Amino acid sequence: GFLFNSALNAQEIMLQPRPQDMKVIGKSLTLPEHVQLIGADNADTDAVNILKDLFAGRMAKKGFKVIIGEKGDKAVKKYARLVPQKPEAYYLSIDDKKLVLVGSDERGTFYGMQTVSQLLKEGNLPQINITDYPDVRYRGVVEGFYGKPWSYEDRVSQLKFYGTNKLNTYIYGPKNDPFHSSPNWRKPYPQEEAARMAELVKLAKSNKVDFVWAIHPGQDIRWNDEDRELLLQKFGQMYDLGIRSFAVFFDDISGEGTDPLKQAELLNYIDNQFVKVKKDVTPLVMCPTEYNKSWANLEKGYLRTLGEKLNPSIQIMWTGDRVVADIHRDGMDWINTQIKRPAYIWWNFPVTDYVRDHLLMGPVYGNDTDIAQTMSGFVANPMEHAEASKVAIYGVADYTWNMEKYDPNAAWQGSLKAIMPTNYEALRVFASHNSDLGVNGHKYRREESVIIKPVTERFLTAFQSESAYPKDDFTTLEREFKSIVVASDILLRSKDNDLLIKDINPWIKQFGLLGQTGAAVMDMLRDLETSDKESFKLDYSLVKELKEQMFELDATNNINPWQPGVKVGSLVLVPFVNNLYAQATERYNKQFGENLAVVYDYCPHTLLSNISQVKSLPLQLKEKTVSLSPSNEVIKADKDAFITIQLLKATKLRSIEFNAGKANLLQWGELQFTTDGENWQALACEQDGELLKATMGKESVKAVRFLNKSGVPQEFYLRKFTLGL
Ligand SMILES: CNC(=O)C[C@@H]1[C@H](O)[C@H](O)[C@@H](CO)N1CCCc1ccc(F)cc1
Repeated sequence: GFLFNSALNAQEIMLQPRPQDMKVIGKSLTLPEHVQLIGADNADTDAVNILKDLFAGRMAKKGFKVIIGEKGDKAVKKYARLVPQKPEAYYLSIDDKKLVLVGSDERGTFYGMQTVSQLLKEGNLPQINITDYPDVRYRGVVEGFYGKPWSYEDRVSQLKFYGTNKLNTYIYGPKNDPFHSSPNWRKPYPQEEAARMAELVKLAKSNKVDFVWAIHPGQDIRWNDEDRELLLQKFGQMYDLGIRSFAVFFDDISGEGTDPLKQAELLNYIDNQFVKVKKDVTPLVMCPTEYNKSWANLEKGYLRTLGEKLNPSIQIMWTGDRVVADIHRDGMDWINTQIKRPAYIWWNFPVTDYVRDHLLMGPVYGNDTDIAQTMSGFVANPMEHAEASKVAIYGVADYTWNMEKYDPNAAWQGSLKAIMPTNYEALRVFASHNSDLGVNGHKYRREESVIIKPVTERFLTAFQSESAYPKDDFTTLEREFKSIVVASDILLRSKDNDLLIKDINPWIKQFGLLGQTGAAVMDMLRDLETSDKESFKLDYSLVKELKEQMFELDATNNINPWQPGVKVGSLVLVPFVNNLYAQATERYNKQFGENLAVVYDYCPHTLLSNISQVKSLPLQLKEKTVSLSPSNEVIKADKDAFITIQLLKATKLRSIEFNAGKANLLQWGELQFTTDGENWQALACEQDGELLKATMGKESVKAVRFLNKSGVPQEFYLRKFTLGL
């Protein structure tokens, strides 16, 4: 696990990405008064612009020499042999006489200037020699998720972020853009959108980012000349907007479009008739239909066909062993053999279009660090929350530039500072507890609340076993909850990054409520210690109220048909607070002979019953069901005894199930429902064994009850009482 919260101060944070080779060669220099630029008129313009900003007001005819240029430029001839013979490499040397920066190409010089910007701290420059280059050729982001595409201003901020962090690739492929996917991939963008795209392409260029425009034709493409020409026309239109990098995605499609031979023919045609003809277009990228190992059908030979037929320069994307998976050496060896080229990784992290109620702001970890040579590219598929995705994107930038030296925690800390320079500590508290996905179909999980997790487990075990819990654990927990409240308040008012705070506002509010809830539960424990009944009841009510507020916030924000709502701290803190709340209430009831309802998860629905053994049982609210937690004691039900589940509001139900452990149940009892809370009607049921299943009507149901209508006492077990919402 990582020391997420270990406080690293500014000095310890090394350069990020970490250079391949760096040697400090003397004491730091204060920024020289006068700087003499040499080679600036031939050097890369974007790099020179950064240089002029950094040394603004210090330009002079004579002074500290700044020698800048690319290999082959006269001004840097003397140093050219020191630059690695690799794309995007640079040599940087700073001593008390001069600063020398030589790029193996324009990007190298530009990246060298990004490093100079990082080295310049409080007006000081270190005396240093750096030789540097990226491990992975294509590095960056694929905006390839389902859901609301990023906004124009999101993308502007992203492209600048990529320039600063030496990422050189942005693939535009939002699944829900109708002009990217079927059926309008054949149509040009409307004028306004086209103009926006052209501006982004310009901004990408000045940040040394390839803006790769992807097309997703597979769902309805016909393998004929017309569609082929329409696709080339669309690429031509995008070329006229300034696009010089292209991709064709065949993922998540069915039908004719999945034919690998047809796909390969089309891609080779595009490659030969468009990419190779235009001369200034980068190698074509494609995403296969079988884009992960778990979907590979070797008999059909889909991947082998692509590997054999596709022009060697065409890049083939790959998500790993599964749709959502970390990337390992053996998996790379396997796919590269299949496709006869190094795979171009599409990493499905931190994308959350299958866990939309969660934010993934923890460190980037889990990918092997000895596989740089096995891949041609590595791009991350992000969340629809662009700014929040920068945490992971920053990690990917470090990982792909210098893989062997990648440090997940250092990158994570660096990302928080980059995103919120002033309030990064508050962001760190928030991010450390918002990193896991929760239960999900891809079974992909992340660590969360790493530092406090062992404390919560140790504390709860101690509390349950009636032994005195360690005092310092109590303090640690209390402080953590308080720091969560403080962090939430600071973030809500922070001016560091308006886009971020606006976008994740509901999660920040929910986080603050969680902190308050946890603090109030700790107060309940203190009230038990001091036998302060009155305070306990107050704190108990406060927790109940806060849980209702959290439920309400979850129920009214981020509504969507897939995973609605706003979840925070779902792996460790929420379960801990719920369990401790229930345990403390039980302890209180025993200690004072009271019977406060023992509540685990807050549930807005109500249990009503005139059976004393039943009335204080908790209702469990899960994703789509409300159920009475089973009790295995024998229930004694007098005549007219009832158990009712009353919903917050009348709802159409998917199912109603009731099991009382008795096969002859319907001889004395009846399942009924009401739409208005007053008039009850019997439910038609079918019984298999002891389980009663009601056949559902069309009405919206306000409540369902089980009633002993035999007129005499009955005994039964409460095995199951569940409503499907
Ligand atoms: C490389 N391409 C992809 O990863 C395609 C898609 C989108 O990019 C999405 O963002 C990502 C993760 O949710 N993939 C999910 C795939 C879902 C899916 C799951 C089961 C299916 F049967 C079909 C699709």
